[in-house]
Formats: sequence, C-alpha cells, structure tokens
Amino acid sequence: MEDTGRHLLKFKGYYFKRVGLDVDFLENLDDFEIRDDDVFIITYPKSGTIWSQQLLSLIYFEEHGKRTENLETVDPVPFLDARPSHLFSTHLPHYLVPRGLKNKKAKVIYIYRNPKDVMCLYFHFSHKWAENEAKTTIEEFMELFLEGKVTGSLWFDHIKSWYEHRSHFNIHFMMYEDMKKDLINSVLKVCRFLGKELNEEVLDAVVRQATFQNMKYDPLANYESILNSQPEGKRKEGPFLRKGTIGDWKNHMTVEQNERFDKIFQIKMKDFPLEFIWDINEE
Ligand SMILES: Nc1ncnc2c1ncn2[C@@H]1O[C@H](COP(=O)(O)OS(=O)(=O)O)[C@@H](OP(=O)(O)O)[C@H]1O
Repeated sequence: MEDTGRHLLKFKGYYFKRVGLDVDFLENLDDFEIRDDDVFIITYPKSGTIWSQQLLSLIYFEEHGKRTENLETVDPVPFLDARPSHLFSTHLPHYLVPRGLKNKKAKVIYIYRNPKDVMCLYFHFSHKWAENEAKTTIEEFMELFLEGKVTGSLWFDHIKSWYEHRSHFNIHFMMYEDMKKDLINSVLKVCRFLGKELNEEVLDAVVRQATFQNMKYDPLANYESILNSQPEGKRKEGPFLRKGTIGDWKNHMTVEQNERFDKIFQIKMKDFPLEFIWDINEE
C-alpha cells in the first residue's frame, strides 16, 4: 500500500479516499461472499451511481415492499458492506472486486458517462465534499484526473478494463446519457437483464420517482443526512445533485483544455468500441 501523503491512499494500484478507509476490509475483499442473486452497480465516480442505485432500489422495492437503505452509506468501498442486502454499489476496478463475482450468476451493471462531464462534476464535487481535497483550479484538477491521481484512479483504465474483462462477469453496460435520453427504455433493459417484469403502472412509478427533479428533493437520494453533517460553509455550496445534464463541460473547459483532453482521449481510447455522447445538441 502506498501512502501518497495527501487525501488519497493507493491500494493495489488503485486510489481510495483516505478518510474512513477500512484497509482490513479491503485486504479481505477477495473472499467477500457473493450470492447468486447479488446485483452490483459498478461505476467510476460521478458517472450516475446514485441514480442507478435509486433505480435498483425502486425496482426491488416493488418486489419486496421495502426500500433498501444503502443509499446512505458512503466510502471506503461504497455500499459493499451492506449485507443483508443483495444490492451493492462500488467504484472498484475489475481486479479488486470479490472473486466470487466471477461466478457469472451474480449480476453487474456498469454505468458510464462521458469523461469530460465526469471530470467537470468531479471538480465541483472535490470542492464541495472532499474535505481534505486541495482547492485546485479546473486546470490543475484536469491534470490530476488525466493522471489518475483522484479517488477511482484513471477513468480510462477503469472503463477499459471492465469492458475488456466483461466475459468474466454477468455484466450489463449502461450509459448515463442513454438514461437521460430515454429512461423508460434503460429501465426496461435493466429489468430484462435482472429477469424482472414490471407492469406498466409500476414501470411508470419507478421512472417518475427516478427523475432528477424528484431525486433532488428526496433526502435519501440527495445524501441529505450527509450534507447536514457537513460544516455550514460546505452546506452552502449546494446539494449533491447539482445539474444532471449532458455537456456541462462546455461551460467549464477552455478550448485548449478541450483539445488537450480530446488528444489524450483519442490515444487512450483508440479502438474502444463503446460510443459516448458529449453533448445533447450534437446528436
Ligand atoms: N435522476 C438523475 N438524473 C440525472 N442525473 C442524476 C440523477 N441522479 C443523480 N444524477 C447526477 O449524477 C451525478 C453524480 O454522480 P454519482 O452519483 O456517480 O456520484 S458519486 O460517484 O456517487 O459521488 C450528479 O451530476 P451533476 O448534477 O451533473 O453534478 C447528479 O446530479
């Protein structure tokens, strides 16, 4: 384990947020018991984690009559210690997840989002939430992001390695921008993957409760209890759900930053088959 001396801790090549990190738990993660009906949401941070948690909670809520509570838990390995639930959520790279997840019975839903938006909202988040994070400029933060020196490590490695190892898992890839464009269709695909059938009324209710506007005012979905535990200064910086839009990077990145990002993206993601949506107006 490498101590970076900042707010990050590198464990087996992956950067974790130092605060609250349970290293013993991580050491034993490989042996974490996986059950056939477990469902894992896997994301790089800021890619639609909370939204997909909300969706899964709602989908299962209809079945079990009880909403899962695990939305309120945070790091070190978000939500992974939430037994007796069978719904989990984590940012782990493929090589750190419990080996039982490769039984191909348990299900993995990998959510991804265009990395410019990820980087920009991560920048906002780093100012708002991560207490030990240095107050960087976006220029500085972009460098950290492109070097993978943030919680979650390198975005490029995360998505590429999950995709490259997809045959080891029972996995469904879903794009944040597709969820934005057509949530009903995205939910239907998830249900098909989970082997669930929702009648029209229930599907309607799930989708309605998972809209940005609804979640913004849902204390559980909007991390309100965590927000309320923050110092007042931080609370003033606004709620966890900020904008939830596609293409907000255009409001933050300069032309030069964008060109530099594109150049690196093209090199790193050469031949990567999944497509990205960068801006809703460009379709
Ligand atoms: N319902 C719904 N619709 C659209 N967008 C939504 C929704 N719920 C969450 N979000 C947006 O997801 C962004 C947070 O990403 P994560 O949940 O992955 O963050 S985290 O990694 O768990 O910290 C964050 O994006 P920004 O608002 O753009 O900052 C959330 O607003």
